[in-house]
Amino acid sequence: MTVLKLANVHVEIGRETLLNDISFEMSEGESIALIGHNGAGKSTLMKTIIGMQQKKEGTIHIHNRDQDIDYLAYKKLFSYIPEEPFLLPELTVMQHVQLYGKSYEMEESSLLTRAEEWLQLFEIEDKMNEYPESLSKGMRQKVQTICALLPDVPLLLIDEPFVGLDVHAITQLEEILIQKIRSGTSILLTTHQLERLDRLATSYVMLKKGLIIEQGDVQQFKGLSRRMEE
Ligand SMILES: Nc1ncnc2c1ncn2[C@@H]1O[C@H](COP(=O)(O)OP(=O)(O)OP(=O)(O)O)[C@@H](O)[C@H]1O
Repeated sequence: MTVLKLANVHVEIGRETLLNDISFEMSEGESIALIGHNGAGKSTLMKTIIGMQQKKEGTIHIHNRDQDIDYLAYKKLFSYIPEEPFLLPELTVMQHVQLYGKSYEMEESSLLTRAEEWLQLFEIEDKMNEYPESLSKGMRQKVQTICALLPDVPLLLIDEPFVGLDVHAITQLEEILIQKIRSGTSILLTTHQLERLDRLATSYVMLKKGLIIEQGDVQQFKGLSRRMEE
């Protein structure tokens, strides 16, 4: 089943073309790594999929819901972890969890059980009643990550999943993501950490100056990069 489908997506800001004719599809349980140099357009593509960046042309569907026509239903089908944590200063960690749970219509008891388990796993269970200003950047990233992982959505979008996290949190997050993929979640992530590709991604899409210049399965990519190093 196709989970995400982008067709001829074109994004401009001012006179600059940031994404040019981007088309690809993702199926259930597939994990795609978006790779490319700084400024290639990876975050712009993420922001366009979540609807934060307007596109000039093209269509994006999640489970056949058109982003332009049925945004409310579309929005419930994905969750997003941004590169920089974005938390509301007036809400505590637990209130963020509850806000996320409500917005995805999660049942209260399963939400709390899961949140407590992951707050412990990420070693921030003692921060439940703290406000973002009293958390370190890495802790804020952990809260953002936990919130986005709470709902069982078909598509998870993650901009640089491991940046800012400690080694223990990286291992925990990797395990959670692998479990999610096994249970059928599709994951689109951006990364510069190519050494982590084969554990987490099945395929890759390489961007350069807003264009897809190469795509394929990760094993093929690993072979290519080894040959280039030789
Ligand atoms: N709000 C904006 N206004 C104008 N140009 C922008 C804006 N946001 C991004 N850009 C430009 O779009 C291009 C792609 O940026 P983007 O952040 O998508 O790259 P990236 O592949 O995620 O890079 P990185 O690996 O550094 O995170 C860059 O040339 C950047 O300067």
